[in-house]
Amino acid sequence: MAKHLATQLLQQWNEALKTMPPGFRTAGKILVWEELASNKVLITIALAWVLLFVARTCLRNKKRLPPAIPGGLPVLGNLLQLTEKKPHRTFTAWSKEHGPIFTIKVGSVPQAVVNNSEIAKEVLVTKFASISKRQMPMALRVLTRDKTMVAMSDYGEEHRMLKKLVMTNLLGPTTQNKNRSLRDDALIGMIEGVLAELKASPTSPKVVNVRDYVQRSLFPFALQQVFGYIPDQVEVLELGTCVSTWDMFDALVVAPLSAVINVDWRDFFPALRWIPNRSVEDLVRTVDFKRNSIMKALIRAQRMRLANLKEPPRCYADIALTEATHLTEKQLEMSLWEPIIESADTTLVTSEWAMYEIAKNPDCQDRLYREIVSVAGTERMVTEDDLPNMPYLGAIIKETLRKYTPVPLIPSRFVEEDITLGGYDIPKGYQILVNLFAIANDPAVWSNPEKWDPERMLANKKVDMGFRDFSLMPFGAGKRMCAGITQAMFIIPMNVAALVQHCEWRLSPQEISNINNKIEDVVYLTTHKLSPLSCEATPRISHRLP
Ligand code: HEM
Repeated sequence: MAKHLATQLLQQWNEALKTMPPGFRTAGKILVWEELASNKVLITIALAWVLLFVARTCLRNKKRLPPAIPGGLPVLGNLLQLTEKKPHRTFTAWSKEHGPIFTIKVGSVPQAVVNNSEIAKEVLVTKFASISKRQMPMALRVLTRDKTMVAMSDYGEEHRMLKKLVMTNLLGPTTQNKNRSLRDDALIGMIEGVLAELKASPTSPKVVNVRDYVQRSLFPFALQQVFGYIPDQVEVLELGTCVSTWDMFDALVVAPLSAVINVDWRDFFPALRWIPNRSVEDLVRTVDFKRNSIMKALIRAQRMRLANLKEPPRCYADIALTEATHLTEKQLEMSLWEPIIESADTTLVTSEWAMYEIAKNPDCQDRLYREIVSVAGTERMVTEDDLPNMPYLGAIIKETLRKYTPVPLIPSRFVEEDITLGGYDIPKGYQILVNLFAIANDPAVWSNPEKWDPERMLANKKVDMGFRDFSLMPFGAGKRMCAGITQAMFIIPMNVAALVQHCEWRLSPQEISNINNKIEDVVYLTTHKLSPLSCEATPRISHRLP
């Protein structure tokens, strides 16, 4: 019996040998020669098993993997080639030489990086089912409280439940329409602030910090659409102190965004996760604790408000507290926090980049101003109803989303079963990174991609940002496409339209010297401008605010 098994194994081995290179074939024959099988059967079985394993590995290695980026080191892989802070740019440069999909090894973690729209469509849409889970670094795992967030969860029951809650009660079109007055108030507040600063200034034009005004309007709006009011302070028992609105901004938005990029070397060597690395982990956990403590305090305050409420509950937090009683406290805290950070960051980043380009390109600004006056006149403030009649504004926003791709890399997904992408084999266990920045700057699709040129969007009507056309997908695509797209596409163009309607903007001398020094962007998870946008603003004839 054992001899029969050994002979069978030898046959399999000989078959496998035929597929190997000649040098390997000879070595294999020397190692397993048939005499051994007849005389020392057991040794031969063991040996044959080992050899069969080697043969299988060889066959597996014959898979057609995407090109690997050269220059990797034995243990570190390509890690040392990724030290710069903008990996999406490094990947884009590599894709020019190695093609639209390539592999890298980050420590011991194999990754495939996708840089064009056809293969990205496979990842996000057609082969989504096999790549629907996420593997995350330590900082992201802690700050998402083990993926308890719509945007960072694995596709499954919890994701569907949390997404339904936020879509039905906050981000879907019905609630977004209902919340229009909140957006209007935030916009008017921003313009009033800018005009007041200009009025108070004896000199004209005056240098204005544009980021500051957009931020001051967006964060209170984000709080209000979740809690129904703007808390000017909240008592946080866990921290033993009261926290003001702008301390909340730091703890709920700024600190998590900067903590998330903390690198823990164990992320690159998962097998060594048992080795303690307290310094980075402690820092991230401190940010997490403060964020969670403030969310708990806001929820406690909301429960008290609800108990005294005479009218039916109206805002997202009220609905979550009264109707979504199946949520755990962790899910509740994260569900209320998630839209706050999402509203306060990506829309800010995009509005700021759009204003930067507008201030840098006076001809575009004049054309936009003429469009605004043609739809809204000079007697009333531009409104969301005007948006469909302002195609040039739409082109400016699309072009800004293209050139500055606010989320340049989709957080990595995990391949659960062997698949093919772009005609290459991708084995189970690989992580997939979709480089949205490379797609938006692909010279095969976008001529002269470095140039910010709204004209190209006017000429190209089919760009719908990932719904049916995948040439530009700043919001992702498929089942995990951005849930906040409706809100973002109200807020960003309205910020830009209102600012241009009320003032003429030029880059300040400081900003111009920044361009000359090429100090343009830095990335957390989103593409921020390195320094806040500073512009010279001159008020136009005064428009009546509603
Ligand atoms: C310019 C603005 C924005 C951009 C460029 C953007 C981009 C993205 C991207 C690339 C994704 C990931 C898609 C994926 O994983 O495949 C995403 C997901 C998501 N975004 Fe946005 N986003 C923006 C604004 C917003 C806003 C304002 C909100 C909410 C207030 C929001 C909520 C979400 C949520 C909940 C998801 C997860 C969807 C899911 O996994 O099912 N986003 N966004």
